[in-house]
Amino acid sequence: MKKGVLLVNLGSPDSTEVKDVKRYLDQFLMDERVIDVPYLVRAFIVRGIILRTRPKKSAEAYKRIWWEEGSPLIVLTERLQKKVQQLVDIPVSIAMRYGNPSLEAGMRELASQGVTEILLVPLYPQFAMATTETILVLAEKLRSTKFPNIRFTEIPAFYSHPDYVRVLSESIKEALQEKDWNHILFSYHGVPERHIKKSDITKSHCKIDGQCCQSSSPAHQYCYRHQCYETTKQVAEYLGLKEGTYSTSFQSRLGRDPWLQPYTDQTIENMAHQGVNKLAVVTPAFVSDCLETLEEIGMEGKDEFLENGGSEFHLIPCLNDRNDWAQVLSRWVSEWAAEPESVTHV
Ligand SMILES: C=CC1=C(C)c2cc3[nH]c(cc4nc(cc5[nH]c(cc1n2)c(C)c5CCC(=O)O)C(CCC(=O)O)=C4C)c(C)c3C=C
Ligand SMILES: [Fe+2]
Repeated sequence: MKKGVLLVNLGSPDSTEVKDVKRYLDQFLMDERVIDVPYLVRAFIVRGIILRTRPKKSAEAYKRIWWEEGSPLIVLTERLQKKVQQLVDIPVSIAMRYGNPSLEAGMRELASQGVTEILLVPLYPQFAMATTETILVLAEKLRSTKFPNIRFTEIPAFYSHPDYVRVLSESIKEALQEKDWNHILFSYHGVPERHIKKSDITKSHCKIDGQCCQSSSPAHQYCYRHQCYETTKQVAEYLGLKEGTYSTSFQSRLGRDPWLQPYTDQTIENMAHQGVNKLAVVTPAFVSDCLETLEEIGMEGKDEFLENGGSEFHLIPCLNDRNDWAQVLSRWVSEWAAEPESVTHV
């Protein structure tokens, strides 16, 4: 049995052309774990409403952050893969849940090297139905239909793993070393509130009332909100941040339904009004910088903050291809590779 690793990220359009952005958004938003309504309703919302106007707007936003080599998210995932590959003895490939390289292409690349046991690493610290779960479901579907000889082990959400907390905390410390700041905002990608309730395995714990995420529950294994707050808490402890000098918010909402709150855009504006004049923002739901960090926070969020009276705004880079992050991933991989049986570890 030969082992290999598949690092899986969200994905990006093939280019900033409107047609490519439209194709990507269609694949993304037609996923039943992203817009979780019956197919015909989803097709009406996505193809009848969102895709009529959003691709043009999103393409403009992608143009503002695109690199010569391509999408930052994909380029950074490739760079991370190269570093991890140098540190481990088994093949490491990457794949994207939407767009290219596809999950199928990533699995095929490993299979062509004789790999029959794959460690799936969804590059999301916190579990969500719209991210980790959709990767696992598609990977299993591909396995059963196209790669019947392959076995999977999945790396669990690592939102509170001491190695992850350490590298994230060190990255924040480093980014703010020479900077003046008086508040750190931990901004996580949002999800609709109903996603949290759907993922509640106890069917009764999640009330999204400010209390449930703090009390202990088996529901937390799949609770994105709990896991986000836990990441903030552990990083704050590691860095010795004082109460009141940091907070948590949720960005990038889509549509009219309630999403996790407080919303990042409103929080940034309020902070500027309330006299937080030097704001640092870290985005721990993303391990690679992307549209949502570089454009939504680094450009739109920054403008909003400065226009409303803030004086300094610092966007803390994601872990990207930091050496310490590549080392942590390679250690998790090596520990798994040394196991005789496929065992879920981290
Ligand atoms: C933690 C990671 C993410 C969660 C959770 C998530 C949920 C989620 N996203 C949308 C809709 C959009 N997201 C878009 C971009 C985008 N989302 C993530 C990550 C998570 N999404 C990333 C990394 C990116 C950037 C990709 C890149 O190429 O850089 C977009 C597209 C951009 C845009 O038009 O604004 C949409 C749309 C929903 C509906 C959702 C949960 C239900
Ligand atoms: Fe998203």
